[in-house]
Amino acid sequence: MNAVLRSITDHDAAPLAVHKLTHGYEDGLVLAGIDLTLLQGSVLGLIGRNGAGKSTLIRAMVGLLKPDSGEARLFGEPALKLSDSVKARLAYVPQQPEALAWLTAQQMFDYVGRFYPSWDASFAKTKLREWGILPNKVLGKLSPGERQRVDLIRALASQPSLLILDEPAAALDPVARRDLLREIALRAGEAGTTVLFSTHIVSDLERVASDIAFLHEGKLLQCAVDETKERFARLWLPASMTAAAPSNTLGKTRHADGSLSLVIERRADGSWPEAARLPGARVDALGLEDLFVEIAG
Ligand SMILES: Nc1ncnc2c1ncn2[C@@H]1O[C@H](COP(=O)(O)OP(=O)(O)OP(=O)(O)O)[C@@H](O)[C@H]1O
Repeated sequence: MNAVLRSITDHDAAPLAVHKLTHGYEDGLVLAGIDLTLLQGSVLGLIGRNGAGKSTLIRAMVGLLKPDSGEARLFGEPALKLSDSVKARLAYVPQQPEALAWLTAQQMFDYVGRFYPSWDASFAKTKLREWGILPNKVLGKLSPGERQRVDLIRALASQPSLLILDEPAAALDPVARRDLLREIALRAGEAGTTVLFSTHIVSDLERVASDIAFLHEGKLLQCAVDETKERFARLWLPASMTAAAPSNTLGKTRHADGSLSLVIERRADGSWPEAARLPGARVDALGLEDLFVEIAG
């Protein structure tokens, strides 16, 4: 996995830079030294199985969780000590928003809008209507999905430079989801907004993300979406050849007949590892979803 981890360079003012971030709970380590840099205008889709640590990583990125070691920096500032000007450039939507539950959506927008210099009140109003939220209903009485929609609208209306969304798709029906993805692509393309969103829906990544990050067993594998199909493949080796399988590979599966499937990565010169040329070996293309299943399955 090391070979595909993008090395951290000194992007001090990158919208988001995470360096050797480690965190655990009483049941063990969840993040084991995560490195990640997001450049302006990139859209990164973060995927990982339930409990892989996506929300933990995101909370550390936005300064809501103090990691055991390492740090996240936003626009060059430590996530745990953001200035008001950087806070105004950041929008974060948690999986289960709870703040300001006693206000209505409209009251919440009127209140928070004052903190954002580029607040787009007409966008907020239009989206509330399009996404079927009553502006005068108290937030605490909305369903979890409706509540997250309000927060997504709040985040988009603030016209952030960095937008971080924790599983936004969970709250949206397919029409609203497509609408959100369109907004994300538009803002990244036209306004240079940098976006990070976690999801379980691989097709959403394929639609808008420029980069993908797999979180698995505390480590992050980050790569460009359009590179992945070229860069990775599934190698199948017959039982008689498995002894020659490369040891340092992603996602290895032993089949009942003794044959072996494993994910291989192209070497620096573009060729597949030697094992791909063993007698009886077969190399199959891998889509993003297959790659995720092979690595995390
Ligand atoms: N406050 C906490 N105290 C103890 N353990 C926690 C806490 N928060 C998360 N965990 C554990 O850390 C692990 C990672 O949780 P996290 O919510 O970050 O995963 P996730 O990838 O976002 O999961 P999901 O896809 O299900 O939302 C899980 O095993 C979870 O039980």
